[in-house]
Amino acid sequence: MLALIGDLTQTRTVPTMTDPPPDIALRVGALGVSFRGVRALQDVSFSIPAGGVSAVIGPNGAGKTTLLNCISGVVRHEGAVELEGRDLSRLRADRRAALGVARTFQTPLLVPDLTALDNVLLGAHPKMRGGLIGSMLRLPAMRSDETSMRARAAELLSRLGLARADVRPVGSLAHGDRRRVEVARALLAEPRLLLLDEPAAGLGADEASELLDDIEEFAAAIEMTCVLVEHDVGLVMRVSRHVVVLDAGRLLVAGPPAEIAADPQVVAAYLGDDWAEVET
Ligand SMILES: Nc1ncnc2c1ncn2[C@@H]1O[C@H](COP(=O)(O)OP(=O)(O)OP(=O)(O)O)[C@@H](O)[C@H]1O
Repeated sequence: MLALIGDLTQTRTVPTMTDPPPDIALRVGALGVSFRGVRALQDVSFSIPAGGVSAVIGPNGAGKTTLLNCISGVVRHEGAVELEGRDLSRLRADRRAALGVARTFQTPLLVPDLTALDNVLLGAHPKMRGGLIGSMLRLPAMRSDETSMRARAAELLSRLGLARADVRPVGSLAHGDRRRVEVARALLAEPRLLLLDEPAAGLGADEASELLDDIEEFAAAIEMTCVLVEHDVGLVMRVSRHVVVLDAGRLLVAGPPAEIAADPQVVAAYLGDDWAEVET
């Protein structure tokens, strides 16, 4: 096991083989990324408790999306990423996906000409026995996997409030529905860790709230941990177990929502005095 810096109490921990299994899903330690000399993340360490929804917040350009990119392996990074005790730091994005990391993007990345169901099925291959190639070759074992995946994809669509048999191309659906399709696709492989980049962006307040409630329910049902980046702080504080605050590429503070909302540094850097007046 890795010795990582930073846990829920912000203290240095060095786990040993005799430690009981921790109630921690994700640890990142000393994470760093530079883009052509610009330091997007610097020495970021924190832990996320297992199960339910946690969130990453911070001002524009704080490094939130870059953090999700590091955890999912989309960008190369310094430092450590550990999922449920397994070191992912040197693994590529596809290996991390196979080990249970799924994510959505700020702008939904869907195939516009395919139906919602077919887009969701694109999320199946980390879970299928023969992988994407086996699926394309339609090997017998893959056909039965595919039938059950198709049924599950349809069920996820209806659970998220979409018509399972909608034959329209996904590109013609409303923005909120496209977001739901992307979430359903990420959920199909039953990830251990689901990373959502601004899942409620562009949705009305009720729609956003409903979507996050659905995600919370799924997280509980399949014992998955969800980490979302979200600008709607009211929503974040309502659904999150744990909140990580970034500012200018560094960790400002991490902790339970009530602590974060009352933290003077967070109020000064991000929430503003109006928030403090409204919430306290
Ligand atoms: N591919 C890239 N190439 C160069 N610079 C990048 C790249 N990706 C991110 N950055 C820079 O890294 C910093 C962090 O960006 P990031 O998108 O992670 O912030 P963010 O907190 O998600 O912002 P927002 O809330 O506006 O989405 C910014 O200065 C950004 O310009």
